[in-house]
Amino acid sequence: MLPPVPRPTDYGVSPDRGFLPAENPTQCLSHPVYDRWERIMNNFQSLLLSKRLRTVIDRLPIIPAVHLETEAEWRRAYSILTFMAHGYIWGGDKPSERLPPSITYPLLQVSDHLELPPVATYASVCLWNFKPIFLSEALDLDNLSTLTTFTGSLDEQWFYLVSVAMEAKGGPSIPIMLKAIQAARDDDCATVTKSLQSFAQTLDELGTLLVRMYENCDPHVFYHRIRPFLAGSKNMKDAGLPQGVFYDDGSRRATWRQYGGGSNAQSSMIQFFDIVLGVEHRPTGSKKDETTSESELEQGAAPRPRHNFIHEMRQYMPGPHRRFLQAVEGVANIRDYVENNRSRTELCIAYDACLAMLRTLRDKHIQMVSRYIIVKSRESRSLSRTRRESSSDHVPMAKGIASVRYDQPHTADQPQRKKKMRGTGGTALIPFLKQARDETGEPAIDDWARKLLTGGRRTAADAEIAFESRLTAADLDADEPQIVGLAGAWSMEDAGGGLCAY
Ligand code: HEM
Ligand SMILES: N[C@@H](CC(=O)c1ccccc1NC=O)C(=O)O
Repeated sequence: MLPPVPRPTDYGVSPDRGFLPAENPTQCLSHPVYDRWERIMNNFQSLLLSKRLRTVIDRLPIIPAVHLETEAEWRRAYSILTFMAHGYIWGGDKPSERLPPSITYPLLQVSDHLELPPVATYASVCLWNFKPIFLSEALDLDNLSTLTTFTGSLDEQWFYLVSVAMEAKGGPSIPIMLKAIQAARDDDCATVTKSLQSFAQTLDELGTLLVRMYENCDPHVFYHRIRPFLAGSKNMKDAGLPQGVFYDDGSRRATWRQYGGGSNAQSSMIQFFDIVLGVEHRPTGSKKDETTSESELEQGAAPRPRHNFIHEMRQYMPGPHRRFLQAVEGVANIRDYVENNRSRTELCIAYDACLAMLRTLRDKHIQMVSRYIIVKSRESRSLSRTRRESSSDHVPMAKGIASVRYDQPHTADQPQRKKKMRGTGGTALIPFLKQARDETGEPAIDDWARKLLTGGRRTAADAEIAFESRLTAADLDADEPQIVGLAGAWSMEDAGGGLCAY
């Protein structure tokens, strides 16, 4: 007996809006005890800018979650508490290593309820943080606004809203592809083909939406003003959180914790696309068909479980969404169906078109990461080098959040540790993203298409990154570049030694 094809509504997934809530996020918690939180949120950016947020939160009493009435309220509580937590941690001259009970206590309660980690996630800043401008109109990018931002900037709003609009646009492809799974079971080739054609079209439109990021989110504002607030507490030693954050809930169970920061890798939609098409992602650095390395086998070592970042990100998705992906994984059959029907040309072309569109989406994304992170990080590094060279004294840390340099191994007032270069700028991110991109093309049916889609071809993104990350003589002498993603939970060992930094 085959397991039933999952019903999205059983997992809090909307047939129209996908992983966005079926009802718009609530904009205010109804019970008067939460007025204090809401007042902080009403003044959030000015409290942060004037560096008063910590004092206000330190004076805040513990307000437990018992008065939250609806699921929408639990979601709002989670969203605002994670904004407050990150504002508290990153909104001072130095990051705070302790989160006080007024935040920790209710945050642990709501995180437990929603089966999410107590940290800012894609759910808290994107999925549950939007409102339509006109209620009667669709959730298009031009009809969306955010509920909360750290900076009050259009750039930050836009950064979140592009993702929201993408979720809304991609939502309807969920029931379409679930129907295709049923159709494949019934050997209804026409329906599978039609569904794949519609899905390819949607993936193409998602690519168009993704590049609208450039319209209103400036890379400088993103890198220096927005991104620092989204950082987590894992691998954050160099930013001033060597042990992570102490979640002080006022009890004896208070502990140090480490979590990855917010990332779109936490989007269930993109993972759904991979699953339904049969795209598989391996741990960064491992090749196709590779199980255990030869040298390991020679030494008789037991296979070492390797870190798979994309899978790990499921722990940062709301519980029901995580379970939905698991259920879809149990029934995904499209790849097998197409492989078993290679003579049906239209079906194969439609399937390969989906892979090509998803690959193109990832290619556009890599180009974006280059412009928003790699280039900006290089600029900062060469600036701090110039400053060091022009001064024999220590360079004081600049005041404010922009100086939180969590992608750099040294602060200006620390002594220089020279380490061997591990790769060009961006080695941590780019091999990971390129591998995910190339894996997207691997299932292609047509031999020629597979060659084209699995990395044999140099794309615009490849050329841009090669150009941006070329080494200069100064780089060889400089700090080791450690450009990592916010959610980046890599270590050299996890990465298989050498491919990935950090
Ligand atoms: C300025 C905009 C963006 C930047 C700088 C950026 C940066 C990154 C980085 C650094 C990663 C590596 C994982 C990590 O976070 O540690 C990542 C992963 C990812 N990002 Fe983005 N991202 C941006 C926007 C988006 C948007 C709008 C999407 C929507 C589709 C997206 C989708 C993904 C996905 C799916 C991954 C996981 C890797 C994969 O599946 O290929 N990103 N992003
Ligand atoms: N991974 C990105 C952050 C990122 O993409 C992100 C973080 C929180 C919420 C949404 C995100 N992506 C949005 O469009 C970074 O490392 O800067």
